[in-house]
Amino acid sequence: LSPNFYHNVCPQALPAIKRVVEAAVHKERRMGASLLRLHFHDCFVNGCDGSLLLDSTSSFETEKNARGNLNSVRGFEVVDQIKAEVDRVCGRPVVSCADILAVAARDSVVALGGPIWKVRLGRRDSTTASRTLADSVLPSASMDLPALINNFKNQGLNKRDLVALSGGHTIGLSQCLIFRNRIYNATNIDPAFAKERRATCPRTGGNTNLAPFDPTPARFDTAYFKNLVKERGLLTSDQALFSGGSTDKLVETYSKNPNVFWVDFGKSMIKMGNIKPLTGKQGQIRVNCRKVN
Ligand code: HEM
Ligand SMILES: [Ca+2]
Repeated sequence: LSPNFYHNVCPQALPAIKRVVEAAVHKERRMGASLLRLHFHDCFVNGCDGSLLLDSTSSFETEKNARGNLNSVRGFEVVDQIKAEVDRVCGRPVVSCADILAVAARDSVVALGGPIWKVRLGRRDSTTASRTLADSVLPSASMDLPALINNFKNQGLNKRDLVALSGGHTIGLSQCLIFRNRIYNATNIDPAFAKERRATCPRTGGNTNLAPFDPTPARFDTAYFKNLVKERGLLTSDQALFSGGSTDKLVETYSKNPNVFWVDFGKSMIKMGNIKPLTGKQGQIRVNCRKVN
């Protein structure tokens, strides 16, 4: 992978992606969060190969139906828009859907005030997808610290990557059914925060009611980490990063030093973006991100 991969074949590609992302984020700030998450959920399932974007066929079931994705991941229409615009400016399909996700994730973070990094490019698109693999490798909100560390380790990512990348939760929202157990049963939670969240997430019903991960869900900042230090993490997996374990110190460091978080987040995004890419003659450049050519 290389940052200049499309310089000669289509120099207009990256500016085109940025334009569509900016328009989408301007229209709905949450879309920036949703696009960041798509790249993550693509990369963790057999590498960053656009597998997440494929719809079901007779030979495989879509990853969109996996436990961590169903009724949860969003933004596929924006990816289609980006793809159409990029193919229009390039004159033909030369940019992979996997690369579109990587660049859209970066541009989303930048659009919400976060750090910028040089995205490595040249990923190609898969010709298959796996709902069952997605079920088994995507981390879940109920994981404790050892489980999270192990989950990231299986992707070649270390503890520092885990904490930095979890900082992605500085933007976006989660549904009541995901954080209900924590706000009613956890002991490592600020009681005032639990009470606040219970108001939008009753014991029964309201499953799809939304709450922000931190008080500034449309700004990429360090509020997520400041919140963890105050036991105001929304998910069990968020608070696990600051709950008396080996990552407490790093959470505190990020909470006080935006620049350290900025630099680490960019580095870890590049590392995550390098997971098992298809390159050279492997895979294909899809004409439609939802379908194999
Ligand atoms: C560490 C393990 C992680 C777990 C257990 C986890 C889990 C979740 C869950 C359960 C949601 C809310 C889903 C819903 O309510 O429908 C979510 C949302 C989100 N996640 Fe993660 N996540 C993790 C890591 C990451 C990483 C590494 C990133 C990106 C770098 C990320 C970015 C996001 C974003 C931006 C949202 C909000 C999406 C939106 O509002 O549309 N997450 N995550
Ligand atoms: Ca994938």
